Amino acid sequence: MLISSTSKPFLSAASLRLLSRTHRRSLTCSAHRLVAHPPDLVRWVRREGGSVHPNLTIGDHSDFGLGVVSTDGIPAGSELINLPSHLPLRWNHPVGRTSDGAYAVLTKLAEQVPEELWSMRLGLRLLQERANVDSFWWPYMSNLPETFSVPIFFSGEDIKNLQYIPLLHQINKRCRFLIEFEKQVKAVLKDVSPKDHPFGGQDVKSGSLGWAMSAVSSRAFRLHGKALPDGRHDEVPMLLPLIDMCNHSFTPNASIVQERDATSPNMSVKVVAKKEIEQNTPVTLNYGCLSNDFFMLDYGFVVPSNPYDQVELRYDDSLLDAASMAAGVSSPSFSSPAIWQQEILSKLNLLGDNALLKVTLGGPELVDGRLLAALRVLISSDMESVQKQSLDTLMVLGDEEPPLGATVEAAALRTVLALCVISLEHFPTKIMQDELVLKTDVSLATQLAVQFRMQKKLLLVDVTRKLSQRVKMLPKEKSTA
Ligand SMILES: C[S@@+](CC[C@H](N)C(=O)[O-])C[C@H]1O[C@@H](n2cnc3c(N)ncnc32)[C@H](O)[C@@H]1O
Repeated sequence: MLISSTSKPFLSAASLRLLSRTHRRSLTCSAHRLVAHPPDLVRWVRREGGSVHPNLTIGDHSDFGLGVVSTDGIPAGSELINLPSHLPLRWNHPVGRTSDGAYAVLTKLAEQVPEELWSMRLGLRLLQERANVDSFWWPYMSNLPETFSVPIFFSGEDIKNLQYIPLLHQINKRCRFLIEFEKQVKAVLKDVSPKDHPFGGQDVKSGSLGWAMSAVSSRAFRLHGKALPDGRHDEVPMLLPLIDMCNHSFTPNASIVQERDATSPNMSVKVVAKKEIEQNTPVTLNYGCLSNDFFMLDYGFVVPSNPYDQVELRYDDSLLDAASMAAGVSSPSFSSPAIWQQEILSKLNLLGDNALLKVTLGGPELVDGRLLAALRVLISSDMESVQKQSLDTLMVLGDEEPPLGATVEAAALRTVLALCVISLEHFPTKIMQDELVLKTDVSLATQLAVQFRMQKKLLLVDVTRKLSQRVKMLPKEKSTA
């Protein structure tokens, strides 16, 4: 490793497998910061022109790591934190002492990152600052966690412990990307002159790239950029010092307010109390109405009983045939739909060359609207009454009369119930076994993986319970299909 005198060395981690078996619950990864005794972040924000409410400090927030906590009561509507535009760390910020050459190299690297991994792009910028001993943001960066609990750092065993293929697929994709990107970065940097080297001459390994990508995915906020012709604004991801110490809640006591768009030199980002905050209360923000897949992949935690969590399924004729058979639904045309049924399936984008076959259970909808409409249509043999209904009506699981009558509804819901049972059976362990594992002394990664899969199963049980209630409420004599 080439370390120039003007750069801070990166983590020595050459491998992505950073979380070892010795990481126990009490040692949440956020307890360890980049340096042992980082500077006081609140003082730094104030010194650099930001403001922080006098009744706030950084403290422990139980299993969530560090958090912003009130030392005394704070009235609703109070401004808690205010960052002027030079404090956030973002891609297009004036690059300080770094030459334009380095910026051009960084841009070239960022162009090789797929759009969906935007966190790696800003991560490159973070690594650039991390390599610079004179970085304005060093007091901020030194307060960042040394490691993250996102699954790209899990052992192979713990990735398997997640027991959920869609997430495994995403993790593999990210790990493969990081390994490939390390090679691309090396190839680009090999001919770069020292003065244009964005990382002060240092090699960048996949472990450092993963650290930076995780720092951004778990802490960056997407703010409003310039106005687009359609009236919306483009999104500009930024790391917001101190604001990113606030933990997540779906019922937060604070929210972020942005004044002026990100192109304005007078932009500011504030955290404002939505309600009165009592003494010793963590200040929380809503990171978004996200499924546990996103919380796990980007943030490294799982929200218990998450109302936005879902289980993904593939819309598949043979799976539906198996489910309807298990549900005792007589002769639906899943594998051989009539032409009029095929037309509706195409409109639902469940049939055809570019069909989108991913459907979901759980979340606010309970049953994916497209799946529900398809089941209703395929179970009904009455073309006329189906064609009287709009697609939107067929897709809604409402409290009104079911659109195709109680008999079809009961058969459709029973088929979904059978899908829940089949999905539950696909998990190699039962909820009770997961609970037992969580009572033992296992690593943080194992705990997270087991919590994640257990929440998916609890979600399926919850959907089963709610759908069974709906079937029971349907008129009795018509509820057999
Ligand atoms: C934006 S940072 C918040 C500050 C962080 N706790 C720290 O110690 O630096 C987000 C990280 O905090 C933790 N976190 C935030 N909200 C959480 C929650 N509701 N449950 C569990 N962990 C949470 C996760 O580790 C997440 O990746």
